[in-house]
Amino acid sequence: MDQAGLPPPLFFYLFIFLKTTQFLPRLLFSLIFPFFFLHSLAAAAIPTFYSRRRQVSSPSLSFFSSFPFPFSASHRCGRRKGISHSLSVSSSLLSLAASKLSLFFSFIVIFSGFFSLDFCELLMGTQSLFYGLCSKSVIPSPKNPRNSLSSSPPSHSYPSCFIKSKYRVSFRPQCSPASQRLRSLSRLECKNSVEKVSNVVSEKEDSTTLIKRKRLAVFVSGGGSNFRSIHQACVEGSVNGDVVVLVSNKQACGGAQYARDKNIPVILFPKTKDGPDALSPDDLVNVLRRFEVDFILLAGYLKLIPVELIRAYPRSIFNIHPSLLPAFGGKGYYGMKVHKAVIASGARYSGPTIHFVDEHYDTGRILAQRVVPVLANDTAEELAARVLREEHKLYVEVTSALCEDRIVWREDGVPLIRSKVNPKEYY
Ligand SMILES: Nc1nc2c(c(=O)[nH]1)N[C@@H](CN(C=O)c1ccc(C(=O)N[C@@H](CCC(=O)O)C(=O)O)cc1)CN2
Ligand SMILES: NCC(=O)N[C@@H]1O[C@H](COP(=O)([O-])[O-])[C@@H](O)[C@H]1O
Repeated sequence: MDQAGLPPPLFFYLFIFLKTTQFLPRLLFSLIFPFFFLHSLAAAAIPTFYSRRRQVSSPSLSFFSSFPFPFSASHRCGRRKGISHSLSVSSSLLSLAASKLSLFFSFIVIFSGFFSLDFCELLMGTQSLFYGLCSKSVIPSPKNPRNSLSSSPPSHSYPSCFIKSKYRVSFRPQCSPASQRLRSLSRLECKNSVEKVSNVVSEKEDSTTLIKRKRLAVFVSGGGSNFRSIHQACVEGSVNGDVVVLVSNKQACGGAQYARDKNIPVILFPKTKDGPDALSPDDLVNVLRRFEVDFILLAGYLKLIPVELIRAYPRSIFNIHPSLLPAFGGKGYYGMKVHKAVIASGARYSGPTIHFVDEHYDTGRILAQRVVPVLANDTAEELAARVLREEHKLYVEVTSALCEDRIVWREDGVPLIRSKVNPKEYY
């Protein structure tokens, strides 16, 4: 005990420790602590009183300044006035701060004792209040680990942007604006708060339903069996798209007739002398824009696509050709002409090619191919039928990938399809 007959502040802080660690029964603590509370009140008030009246240290001030400030002992020497005076002034200021602090703690403890609040909860509450006033972000509460900052959105739920493979691949998404927006939104959300990201993450986990359903225009000139296969796949749901308009250069062809039966609008293109009401290239672009077409699929269309349309729909026009391009393609190679040329060449294999359309016949980037055998005694019609069966399957598979944003570009400009079954695989 010091001359003021009071326990040193260490005892006081030990009490605080015991209280906050809950080793002391709340009731006992509430009985003993008012004593400390009054003492701290006195310790805080007396120095102010004395310092105004006599500029001397009061008993409680010496109590606070006797510990833990050893250098305040110098005030007893009385010989080195100058140094000891400044030291005792600084130690009395410090002890004054200590007494205010103990007053604050004792108030907190009393308050928590009477309102049976946990001291830690009180501090936590103060902390949350403090944080809440200072920032918008959600404070992860230990009681609700779901919001813990460690959770991060799963990367696999998005079209992978860069594919690690022996090729260096970059991703230039055919993503619909919606899924791109979603991706950028999620990056934005990560900066603001965990909770919002978790909401977006749950939406992204089901991202296939969130990918915008694509709107398709199909171009035909003949029977339209590839068009029918694609339309049926859209109706059955295996393709995330709809055929919203059919374009043909032959008003009465099989494909145009099927479209009318399915209430799909039919547009004539290009203008010809016996088809004056057909559209011009610019009119065709405007009409397809009005239908909000995303992709154009040529399926047995026998006219050259104008450059106006190619520029209006970059990397969005596809064609199916009945040979393994670049073999047996270009001007003059269409329909049975192709299969006759293949058989005449002695080629052992043939098959359909799906490629991007550029300004010339059959020179665009190859996207997909399937191989079928050419049998020794095949007729052109037998080979055509074998190839056509593969065409129907391949065009539906490629259109499905297209409508699910699964077309990516290798850095050397070769387009690839990301597997639906294993997103880490490309073909
Ligand atoms: N800009 C493009 N337009 C078209 C392409 C293309 O790759 N780029 N592909 C064709 C489809 N096709 C092969 O897949 C093709 C069709 C027609 C011809 C052709 O020689 N046509 C004749 C005329 C035929 C007729 O009018 O009956 C010709 O132009 O002399 C070659 C290849 C669709 N358009
Ligand atoms: N060069 C273009 C060309 O020859 N296209 C071919 O026309 C046929 C149309 O059949 P479909 O009308 O029954 O789909 C398909 O075999 C297609 O590959």
